[in-house]
Amino acid sequence: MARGPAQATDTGRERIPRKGRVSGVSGATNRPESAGRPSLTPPPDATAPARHPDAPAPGELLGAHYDQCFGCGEGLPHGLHLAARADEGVSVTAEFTVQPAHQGAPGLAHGGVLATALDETLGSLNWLRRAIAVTGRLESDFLRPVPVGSVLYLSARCTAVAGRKIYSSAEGRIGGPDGPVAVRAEALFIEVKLDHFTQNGRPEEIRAAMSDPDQVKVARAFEVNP
Ligand SMILES: CCCCCCCCCCCCCCCC(=O)SCCNC(=O)CCNC(=O)[C@H](O)C(C)(C)COP(=O)(O)OP(=O)(O)OC[C@H]1O[C@@H](n2cnc3c(N)ncnc32)[C@H](O)[C@@H]1OP(=O)(O)O
Repeated sequence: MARGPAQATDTGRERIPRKGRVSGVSGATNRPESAGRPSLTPPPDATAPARHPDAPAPGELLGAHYDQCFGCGEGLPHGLHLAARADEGVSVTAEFTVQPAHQGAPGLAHGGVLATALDETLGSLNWLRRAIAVTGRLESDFLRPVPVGSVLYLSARCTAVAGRKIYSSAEGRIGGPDGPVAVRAEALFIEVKLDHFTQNGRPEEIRAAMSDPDQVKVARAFEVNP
């Protein structure tokens, strides 16, 4: 049977051929899915990250980028409510209190939730550079169990930039900001244009986000890459 480039699957979804995926839509990468995973080590031509002149001052709260964000949004009862604070250079700190809704094993935080906390903290670094970026790769290590009720003290720093690729790392400590490291991660974020969201996101939420009366959030979405 002849097969076209895109085939219907039994779920009714379109299956994109593995090789040579082509798309005019931002967010659907042209890299074949079979491509090797690029290194999390910056290439030799990478440069040091530069803080944007209008970035929040060290110590200032960054605020949520979207109130329905599971990581930082204030509108989700079971979200992480992670509040990141600017630090020196291109680095941030954040705190996250593990709630009963975040359990994996009884009394312990779910590893995926901890990875989300790392991802969100790493993502907030991009605001200090005024770049819109999404997580391309996140590699996490879980070193100690994190009990419900504990505060995870997170810190993250951007280490290098190479074109659209942003390299960063983060760690989360328990028992205090100088306590033992419980989780850590290395990440590669990829800079994207606003159309990554407007063309791929569900229209209802995109419309709602665009008409958000909180001008700061809207400005944050648009006043990037000036
Ligand atoms: C109204 C609306 C307002 C919205 C206001 C938004 C505000 C700001 C919200 C931020 C929100 C944050 C929230 C927390 C962080 C998330 O959770 S983000 C959500 C999770 N991440 C995703 O959904 C990303 C899904 N992936 C994709 O969309 C696409 O694969 C990507 C990442 C955009 C890349 O696709 P692409 O643009 O076609 O890029 P591509 O040319 O393939 O690659 C560019 C370079 O990056 C490298 N690369 C790409 N992907 C990878 C990878 N996975 N691993 C390693 N290297 C990679 C390539 O090797 C290439 O390197 P070079 O050849 O240049 O050396």
